[in-house]
Amino acid sequence: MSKVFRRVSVCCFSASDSSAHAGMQADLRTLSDLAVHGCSVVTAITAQNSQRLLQCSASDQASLIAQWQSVAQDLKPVACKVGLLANSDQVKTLATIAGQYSAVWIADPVLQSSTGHNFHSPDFIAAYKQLLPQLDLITPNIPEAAALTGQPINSAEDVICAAKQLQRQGVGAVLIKGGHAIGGGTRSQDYFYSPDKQFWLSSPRQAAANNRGTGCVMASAIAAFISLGKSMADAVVLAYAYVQQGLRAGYAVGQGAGPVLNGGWPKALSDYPEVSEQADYVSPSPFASCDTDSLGLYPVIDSIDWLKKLLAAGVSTIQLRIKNLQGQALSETLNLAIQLGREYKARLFINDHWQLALQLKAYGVHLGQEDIGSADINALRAAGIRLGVSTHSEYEWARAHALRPSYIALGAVFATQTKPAQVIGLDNLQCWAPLLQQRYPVTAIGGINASNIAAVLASGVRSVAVVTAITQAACYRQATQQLLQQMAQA
Ligand SMILES: Cc1ncc(COP(=O)(O)OP(=O)(O)O)c(N)n1
Ligand SMILES: Cc1nc(C(=O)O)sc1CCOP(=O)(O)O
Ligand SMILES: [Mg+2]
Repeated sequence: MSKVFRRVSVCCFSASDSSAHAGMQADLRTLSDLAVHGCSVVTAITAQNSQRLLQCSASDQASLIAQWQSVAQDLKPVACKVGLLANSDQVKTLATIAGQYSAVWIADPVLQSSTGHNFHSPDFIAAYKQLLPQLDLITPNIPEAAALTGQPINSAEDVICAAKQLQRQGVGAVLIKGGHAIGGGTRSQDYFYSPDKQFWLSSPRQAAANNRGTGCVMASAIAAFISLGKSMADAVVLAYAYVQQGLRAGYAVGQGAGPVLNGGWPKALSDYPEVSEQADYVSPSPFASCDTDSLGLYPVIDSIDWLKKLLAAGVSTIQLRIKNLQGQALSETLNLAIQLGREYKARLFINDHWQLALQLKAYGVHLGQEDIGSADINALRAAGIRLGVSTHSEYEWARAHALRPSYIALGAVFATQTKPAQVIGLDNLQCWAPLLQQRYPVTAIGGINASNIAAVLASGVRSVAVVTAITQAACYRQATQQLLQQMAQA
């Protein structure tokens, strides 16, 4: 029997662009490129090319509704992407449809085409406010955010205010694109705002000649990544990289600017954004290096006793993860550990306790996502201490990447009994490890032991962090030697 392949579908409400640089054609191309089935509700037929928009004929309401009903009943899209709506009646119809159909609704509010046509009128903006409460995400550029909020946007603070204002009007999350327009900066900067996460996405600005359709491609790519199971923040990070990759390889086809390329799942780390809570983020100098791309077997242990045993067994990268000591007992333990690490010339990372690590001049610290928000990262960097960061998603490793750490940890690869942890699986490890290893040593962690380490190493990671595979083994020495051997043979 032949295998049945299924794809999820995303419905695009957008206008046909006869040049196929933007609009429905760019939306469907993006979805297909990312292995998602795109279906369509054509809101208008535009006659345009790379230089000008000549005509825009709106679909009538009956056609809009019939197109939608035909795809909704059968294809059951999991996400809907709204692009150009041709008039305020269409906006009101969309508000009704979105209110009745449960999916992830993402709108890129096209108020002006890049060839100069203006769709923005007071009644259109008023109608758009009815659509806002039905949207999970809106992705305006700065002029569109200013038009929708009625407020000028001239600074990073204005961008944040506009995002908050749109969110107060009922949108789930807001992505304001094009922060480089503020003060003519050299970095491309977008701002993401949701009730639980707020961050800037930035990268060096590309002077791309062929940049048509970026808004359509960005919103469609977000819809695609969400329909493939990514969270909103991860989808935004991936879509940003997808557009940067597309801008780098955009091509000319007519007399004017050509479209961005649809180049598949983004694979170059340099296309991914640096994610930061700081509006004035600039790439910092890197943390001190671990002097190797391969951290090897990396036991994570919780006592001096274990530290002594494993250093003696030949382990050269190790982490002290102490959760149950405080005050003098903690500082004495860390001090002793740091001395032992020096004696054995080991790479000893201290988990969590960054102030003591700084004070005691540790080789390195390992921090989680919560810790990197509160630790004095600049002081650690300036002291020459190495930094490792835990990550479990695209958003988290893009946030770690912004700090230029000494290594990045990816986990939990498998379910673990050691602590509650998000499981990423081998698929994500296989995708992320080669990407992050373009710049950082990477270690995999979570549920790894002698029986599954081969599959982990097949992802290309050159380091594996373990707790119970050693600490709960019948014979820790044998378990350590076996893991060291398996790593050496990979
Ligand atoms: C190598 C390595 N990777 C991940 C972690 C987890 O660190 P963190 O997120 O800080 O959680 P706790 O270990 O503090 O529970 C780690 N320790 N080591
Ligand atoms: C400490 C830790 N951090 C993880 C993460 O995903 O960040 S998983 C984990 C526990 C690893 O223990 P074991 O090897 O026993 O599964
Ligand atoms: Mg920690």
